[in-house]
Parts: sequence; C-alpha cells; structure tokens
Amino acid sequence: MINRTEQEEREYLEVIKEKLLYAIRRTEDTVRNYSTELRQNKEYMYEHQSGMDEADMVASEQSINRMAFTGESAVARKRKLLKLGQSPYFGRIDFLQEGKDQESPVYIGIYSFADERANLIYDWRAPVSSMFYDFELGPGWYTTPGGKVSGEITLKRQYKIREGQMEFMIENAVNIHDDVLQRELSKASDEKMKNIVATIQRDQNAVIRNETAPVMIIQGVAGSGKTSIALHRIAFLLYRFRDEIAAKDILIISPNKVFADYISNVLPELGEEQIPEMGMDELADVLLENKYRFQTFFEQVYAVLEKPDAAFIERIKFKASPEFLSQLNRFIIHLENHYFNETEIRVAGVVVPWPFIQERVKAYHRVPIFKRFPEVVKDVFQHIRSQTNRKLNGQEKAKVWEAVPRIFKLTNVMEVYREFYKFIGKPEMFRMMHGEMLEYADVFPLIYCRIRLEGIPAYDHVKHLLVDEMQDYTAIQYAVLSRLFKCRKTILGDASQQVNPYSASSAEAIERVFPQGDVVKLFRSYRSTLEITAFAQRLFANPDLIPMERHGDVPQVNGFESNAEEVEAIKQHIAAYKEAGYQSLGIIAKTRDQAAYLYKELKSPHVHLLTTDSTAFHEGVVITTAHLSKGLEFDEVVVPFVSARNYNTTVDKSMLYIACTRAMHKLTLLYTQERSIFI
Ligand SMILES: Nc1ncnc2c1ncn2[C@@H]1O[C@H](COP(=O)(O)OP(=O)(O)OP(=O)(O)O)[C@@H](O)[C@H]1O
Repeated sequence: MINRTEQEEREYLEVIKEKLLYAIRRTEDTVRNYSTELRQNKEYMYEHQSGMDEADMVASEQSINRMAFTGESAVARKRKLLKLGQSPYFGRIDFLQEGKDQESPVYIGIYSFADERANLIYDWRAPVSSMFYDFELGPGWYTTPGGKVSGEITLKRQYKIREGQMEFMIENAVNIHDDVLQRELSKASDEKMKNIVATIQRDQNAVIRNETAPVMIIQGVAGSGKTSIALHRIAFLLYRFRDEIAAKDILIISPNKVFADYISNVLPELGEEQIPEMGMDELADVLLENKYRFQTFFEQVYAVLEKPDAAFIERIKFKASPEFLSQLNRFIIHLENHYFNETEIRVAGVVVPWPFIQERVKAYHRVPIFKRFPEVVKDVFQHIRSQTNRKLNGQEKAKVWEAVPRIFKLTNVMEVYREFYKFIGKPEMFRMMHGEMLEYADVFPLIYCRIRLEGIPAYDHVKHLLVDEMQDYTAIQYAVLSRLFKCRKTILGDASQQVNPYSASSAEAIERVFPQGDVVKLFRSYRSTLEITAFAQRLFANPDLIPMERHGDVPQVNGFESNAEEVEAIKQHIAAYKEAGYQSLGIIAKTRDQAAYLYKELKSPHVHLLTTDSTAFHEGVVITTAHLSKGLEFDEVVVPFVSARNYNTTVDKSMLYIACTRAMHKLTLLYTQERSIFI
C-alpha cells in the first residue's frame, strides 16, 4: 500500500502539489504561446487583407478561432489546476479489483489530474469515485459504460486540505462521513451556497448519479439538500454526457433573482460554467410576448397575506386544481366541434360550401386552431381556382383571408379564455385587475390556451430543465412546462414549504403530470440543529423527518410590551451575532411592509433589505420576507412580530415554518403583547 501513514500522506501531498505546479507552468506557457500566435496571426491578416481572396480570409479566420478556442481551454485548464493546488483531493479509496493481485489507490478531487504516467486524481464524478460515496470497507463495485467492476475496498480516507495544507485526515472508521459532515455542518455559513462534494451522502449520491430518469422528482424536507443535490446532479450530467450537453443547454427555473444569485457559485466551484436561469414570471412574459400586464406571483402572495379576499382566494384555488386543467382541456376539445359558424364563402362568383371548409379544417386537426386558417385559406384559393379556371385578384384574395377566420366564433386566445368561464358556468371566476391587468392565477391558463390554440415554439435547445420549489407551481404550470420542455427534468421541492397553500402542488399531483417520473423522497435534514428542527416540527410535524444529531441553543421566544422594545431587541441581536462567531443573520418578517418598516426603524448601514427587486444575496445582516427567504439559509434567524394578530391563518403558519427552517445554528422569535397560537 502506498502512503500508509499520515506522514507519508503529507509528503505525498507535497509531491502532488509540485506536479500541479509544474502542470500550471506548462499551461501558462501554452496560454502565452497561443496568445502570441493569435496576435501575430491577427496582425498578419490585417496587413495582408487586401491581397487575400474570400477563401484565404475564411481559412485565416477559422485558424484564429481554433487558436482562440484552444487558448481558452488552456485558460480554463489553468483555472482548474490552480483550484486543485489549493485542495487537490478530499478522499481516497484503495480498491482491489477482482482478478488483480494489487490494490490501487484512488484519490478523489473536484477535477481529475494525471501526469504522463498515471491518473493521480480522479474526478468525483468518475465511475470509480462513486464507490467513495456508496461503500464502506469491504466488497464494492462500480459501473462503467463497459460493465460492472467488482472488488474490495481495503482503505477509505477523508482529508481536509485548505490552501495547500492538510488540516486533518480521517481513516477507515465506519462513520467517517459523519465526522466530516458534522464538521462541515457546524461551520458558519458562507455568503453563498457551497458545494458538498466531500460529504455527499449515499441516498443523495443515488439521485445525483441517476442517468436514466426522464423526470426526477425530489421531494425532500426542509434542509435535506434538495437544491444542493440538484446542482451536483447537473454537474454530474455535464460530466457524464459532456459530448451531448453543455452548460448553455440547461435551464434553471428559479423562484427569484436572489435565489439565483445565492446558488450561482456552486457549479463554477465544481468547475462548470454558469447555467442559464429564468424565473416563472419572466418565462410568462416571454410566452405572452409582453402583450399582457400581469400580477406577479409575489404580488399574489402578498395580496393573500395582506388583504385576503374570499373571492380572490376562491379564484386562485379553483385555477390551481388538476380538475381545472381537465376542464380546460375538455373545453378546448369542445371548441373544435362547436365553435364554428357553419357558413359558406362566396367569392368570385363561386360558392365554397361549408362541408368543404369543414373538411379542410378537420384535415389540419394536428395544427392548433388559429394556425389552421392560413392553410384553409390556401385550400379555398385552390378550390375557387379550379372552379373559375383563373387566378384570384387581390381583392378576392383579401375577401377569402377575411372570411376564413370568421368561420370560427372567437377571434383570439383571450376571447377563448373568457369564453371558457362562461362555458363552465362560472363567469365570476375570471376578473381583470385595475388597468387591464391579469391576475397571476390567469397567467398560465392563458399561456396554456395559447400553446393549444396558437402553438408556441418549444424550447428544444434546452436539454435539461431544473425546476426548484415545485410545490409553488400548479398543475397548469406543469402542463405548460411539459409542453414547452421535452427534455429531461429535475423537479424539486417540499410540500410543507408552500408560500401560498391555495396555489400549490403536492409531489403526488406533480407525479400525475409526469407519470414517467422517478420520485425520490429525502427525510434527513442537514441544515438546522436538532433543537431548531424540533421547534419547526411543532409547526408542521413530519414523522418521517430525520434530524441531524447536531446540537445548539434551544430556540427562544421572547415577548415584549411594545413594538419599540421589540425593535430594540432586534438591534441587540444585530450587535451580538458576530461575537457568537456567526457570519449571517436573517431577520425574516411575514410581509414586505413589515420588512420595510423594520428596515426603516433599524436605520443601520450594515443591514440589507432584500426585496423582490433585489438581484443579489448579501452577506451579513439581511431583512427580508419569508417568501423571499425560501431556499436561503442563515447562521442565525430572528423572526419578528410573531404576535397573535400577525400569525393566525394557514398561510401565516406556512410563512412561519419557512422562516424558522432557514436557521442553521440559532433561532429567536419575538412578539409584542400576545404571542401567536402557532408557538
Ligand atoms: N451531504 C451534505 N454534506 C454537507 N452539507 C450538506 C449535505 N447535504 C445538505 N447539506 C447542507 O444542508 C443545507 C441545506 O441544503 P439545501 O439548501 O440544498 O437544502 P434544501 O432541501 O434545498 O432546503 P430548503 O428546501 O429548506 O430550502 C446546506 O447548507 C447544505 O450545504
């Protein structure tokens, strides 16, 4: 066995660092050579431009592009090597393959690294590395494209190497992962989400490395690592299918810009490029071609929280149900058969009879209704020509163009959508807001009608779609997504973290939309201490949840006589959180008005207010709403205004649950006068 002792490991680390340094220098030489050559080539081309013919120019440009590409790859390679220099590997397994007489050590790092003679570091995504996550000492196996490789794991080690120095090394213990995991979880939070390659758990690894599922639905409790796993899964797929998928072919549908920013460094940390990302509202705008003004999802949630109106809530609930989607589908089929004026068209002395027109309309049944008319127009032209034996003049053509769409009783998608409510006998279920603005609950049904009746080009360039916070999207939104994105999907969320319980989906409902999906449930919660998890469980009990055995202070619930005293207490938290060794403090209010009020009261340059307009996550002290805090986490969380008046509805309870589950190490709830029944 090589590198048996810790001393030998430390010496080996120095050898590897040396080799990395050498590789970095070589890449630097490559980059330098390419940039010199590139400059010379460009100069040459510029000087000889006049004497070059088209073919020469194209050849020169191609050569320059090739050179630039290779130069860029060398720069990327250098970046990876520099990173490896800081922390070359985090794990090792020694594997004795069946039929061989000597085991070989497999050092595992973020990227692979080889010298002329051997593979020195294996990428964590390589087939052989999967054994590091899947097995303890003893029998083990991994699959390669060529088949299954079995053998025995004779050694397993984990290392923490930072800035080139080995901080610790843990060996062979059965709970090796637990020890390192505990250390990782007890640390103060970073500004952004971090990678978890060194401590991926077995069940998480199975999700990350699943290559076959066309749709993967991950339902996991708060803090179970759903988002982390989904991002690592993308890194894995980019590695595994590198010839087929690039970063630009993936799309993340994220709940907001702050969240997008929060997760934005995980993939670059894993050596991958940034992934395109889009919010549902943004997608809606694109799909409606910016033609309609609409309420956003945030505005809908605030309306429910701030001035709940029974009829408004009824409309939301109705449109969120899978039954609504079925009714809409039935109506669209009904349109086909019952919304045509059975009339003939008279042009150029010819009568085009209704049966002919009807037959043509039906012939294009695969084409969305509004897209059929141009086809039918052409057929009518043809019909008239055959009767008159002459071409139609402009005026006659215009008449046909006008007459054909009129055979359909409705002229546009919006009219169809309004008609639907009359058809089902519930016209009160459709209300426009002030200024001809659509309610959010109508946005995706309208888009769905557009797709069915006008057709929208599918997003075929997207090869993998990632949807986070799946519980916040309704059946109709999934119907839209499944029609737009034919690619593989990873969909994740937690049914307990609905920001608007009137407009939410359970994992089961989503499964119904994607019957081909693999559903994975994650019950172990990593984010919070056992005390915080136990506290949150009292809000929404999940008997299956498995908390981490990590301890901290019991969450505090502090009462005050006045708001002023409560604000004063928050100031004390702000003054003290750093002393406790924390890096982030989240003050999570229920509504945006309450968050804004607090921000004004606190008047501190060190406090950031996160709103729906924010585009970046801030380190330090952040005031925000429960809705916006989704997916984020803080070392310490303070939830203000948890009074009986402020937290008393089902939606309020959901918000409180989301707020409390953001805390990693410390949680405090504050109220004035009477505390909420939920605590
Ligand atoms: N295997 C792991 N090793 C180390 N840390 C982990 C692991 N799994 C999860 N975590 C940590 O747990 C925390 C929660 O992870 P993440 O935000 O991905 O969970 P989530 O299920 O998306 O949470 P939520 O739904 O509550 O927003 C993060 O700090 C993450 O780094």
